[in-house]
Amino acid sequence: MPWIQLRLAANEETAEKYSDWLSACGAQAVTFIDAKDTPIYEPLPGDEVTYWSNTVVMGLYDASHDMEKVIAYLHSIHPDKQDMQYKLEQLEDKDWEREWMDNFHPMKFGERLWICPSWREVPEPDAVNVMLDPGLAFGTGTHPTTALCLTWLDGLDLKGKTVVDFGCGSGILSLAALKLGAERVIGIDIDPQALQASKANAERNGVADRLSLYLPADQPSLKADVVVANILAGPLKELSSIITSYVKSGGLLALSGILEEQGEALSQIYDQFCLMNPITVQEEWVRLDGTRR
Ligand SMILES: C[S@@+](CC[C@H](N)C(=O)[O-])C[C@H]1O[C@@H](n2cnc3c(N)ncnc32)[C@H](O)[C@@H]1O
Repeated sequence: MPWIQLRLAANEETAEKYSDWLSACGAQAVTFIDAKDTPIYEPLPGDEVTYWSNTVVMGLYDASHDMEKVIAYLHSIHPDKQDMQYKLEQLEDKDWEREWMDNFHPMKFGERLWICPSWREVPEPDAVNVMLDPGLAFGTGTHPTTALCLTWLDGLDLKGKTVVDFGCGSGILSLAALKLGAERVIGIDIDPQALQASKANAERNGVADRLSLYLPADQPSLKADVVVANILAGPLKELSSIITSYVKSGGLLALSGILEEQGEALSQIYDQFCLMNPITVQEEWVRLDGTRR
């Protein structure tokens, strides 16, 4: 399959932030190069990385990805709006996925939950293990936005609960909820590839009979005990009344995909619908959560 690579000029201060932006816009992999073209592959969580003063952050997208939307979003948040230096290039197929797979290891979230690449050994067989192959969808657990939601889900008692996963991507949050005891999960995504990946992962984990998947146009009306939405701040703002309409009175809501500087304003919007808790921060990202009024 051909790929599109987006190269974005950065420096040691901005490299990590831009990498987060490219991941949040659906990059399958993000790498960094210096002027001498020496790559650093996406670091594992906790790894220290030193960036060069002239860094290029490169996001790899599949050829069908809507790059106009990505560029428009980057323009809207880039500090040098008029002078954002980027380049798009078409790449021939290479073993990109192999490189990415080598960097994906089992990760623990909260007290009980492990996300394990489906091709690796499970470190704790008695823990709550989600076996995952994200395929072309977003959601491995390596990104702070996903990690914030996984930790939140791990802290809930989900036994017998109905959960909505808005923007389900690889299905990672849906599967975590089901493995943590939820009775039923409804996953919604605008990207058909995400629904395919979620279905395949649900089958891999033996929970496909408890996961229903929908495109937004087909989404059912229902009231859930728990709703989690890891999409970007823009859609979370636009969709606030739709997303909160899924949460039953007294039910719980978590929102992610939000940069730290966007957290307070978005929390105020959701405060109309929910009693919001203090904001939780991880790296430059935040999670908002609360209880439906
Ligand atoms: C950041 S990923 C999150 C994936 C996964 N839930 C996770 O936590 O890693 C956001 C997902 O939301 C989907 N998405 C974006 N806008 C959406 C919308 N308006 N309605 C439903 N899904 C949306 C994207 O296609 C993408 O799969």
